[in-house]
Amino acid sequence: MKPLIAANWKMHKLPSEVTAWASDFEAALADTDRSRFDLAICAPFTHLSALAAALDGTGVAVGAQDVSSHAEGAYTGEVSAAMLKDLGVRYVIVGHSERRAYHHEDDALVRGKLERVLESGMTPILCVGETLQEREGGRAREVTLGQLRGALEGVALGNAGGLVVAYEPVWAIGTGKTATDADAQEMCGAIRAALKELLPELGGAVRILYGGSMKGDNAAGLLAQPDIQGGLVGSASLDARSLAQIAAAC
Ligand SMILES: O=C[C@H](O)COP(=O)(O)O
Repeated sequence: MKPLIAANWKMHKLPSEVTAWASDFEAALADTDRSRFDLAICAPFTHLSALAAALDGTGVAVGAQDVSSHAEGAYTGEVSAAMLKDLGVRYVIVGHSERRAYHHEDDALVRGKLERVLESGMTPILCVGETLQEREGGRAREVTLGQLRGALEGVALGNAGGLVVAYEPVWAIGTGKTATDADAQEMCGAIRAALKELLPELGGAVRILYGGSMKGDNAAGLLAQPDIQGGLVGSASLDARSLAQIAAAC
């Protein structure tokens, strides 16, 4: 399975900075065999038009970080899946732990968002993962697989490429504490087994990403694990060279 390296810029950078970042990224990848991996940059809504223009013809996909669970209507401030699709967006992050924690997103809401993304023909990057307290309480699997089931049970998926799952242990996000290769594999292996149950035909072929302080110097070990097919990269993706270094580790 070809790995996917997806950047999540979160609420960083300005729209006017996108074009320079994209040209730095192209330069940083100049000596890398790009056929080994897929790339996506998930940016704030305000950046997406500029990003689509800057990445045009490069093969790097545009991604969004959120979407409305509603298809259309009187929902002030919301952005629909159809609007994103119209801008050329291919991937949409749903259920990121920062949205679950700071915007009270529960499994039902995440599921609604995921369904809207699928209906619009884009690929959701469904984020799941436990907090430190849940891990220390021995509940890492229960919580993570519960989020997976909450979002996916009964969802009809056309093909395996229509879904990406990102395992992001909350305690590793933005903290500099990366899960060990073995811990990350153990959880991604459990996710793989659950995906095969939930999606009998396709679960074996869905890409599972690891996210949480992934950097150039720890990416190779994580990406070598049998159930990890890429990374969802936050802080390190802000720097074009650092993201290129992670991609080169595929
Ligand atoms: O979506 C990305 C993750 O939250 C990881 O962020 P990070 O690489 O800054 O730890």
